Amino acid sequence: MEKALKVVPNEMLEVFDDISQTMRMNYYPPCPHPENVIGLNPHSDAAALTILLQASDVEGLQIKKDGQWIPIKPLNNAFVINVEDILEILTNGIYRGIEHRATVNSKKERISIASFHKPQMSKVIGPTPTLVTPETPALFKTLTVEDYYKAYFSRYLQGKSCLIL
Ligand SMILES: O=C(O)CCC(=O)C(=O)O
Ligand SMILES: [Fe+2]
Repeated sequence: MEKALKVVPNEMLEVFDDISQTMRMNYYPPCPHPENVIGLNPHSDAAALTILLQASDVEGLQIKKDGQWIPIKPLNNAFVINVEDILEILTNGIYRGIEHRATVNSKKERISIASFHKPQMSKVIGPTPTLVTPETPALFKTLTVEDYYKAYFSRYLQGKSCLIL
């Protein structure tokens, strides 16, 4: 990614020394009226990259593209890799964190396992200096991962969550 964006070597990579990984398992029970409920509200993850396993052969994950919700069909033995908000912040908006949500099924339960990859709490994240120019000013705040998390978890899970300036 640094090469593709012509960023000074290690400027972004340095943030990922000693990367941390957390995991969430999601269980969505069947619901007789799936049109009236949502399994997981629209959001983008507080991570750099999310690796997601759709563990059941049941559709549920959807991503927002051009204002439309697009279903992501589960594939056997395949992970979904999502660029998320910390990469959006570091690349000053060039790589976009994907907004996604999960729906429920009327008959079948669904399980997914998400693993979130992110820098350590003490690291400072913000638009990487090479990508901030007079033509492309910083779009996001620079702050510690800890403060970023405090802001993320102090708001209702609804839509994109990047910290715009
Ligand atoms: O269940 C899914 O496919 C999505 C899970 C998810 O977005 C999350 O755990 O952050
Ligand atoms: Fe998510």
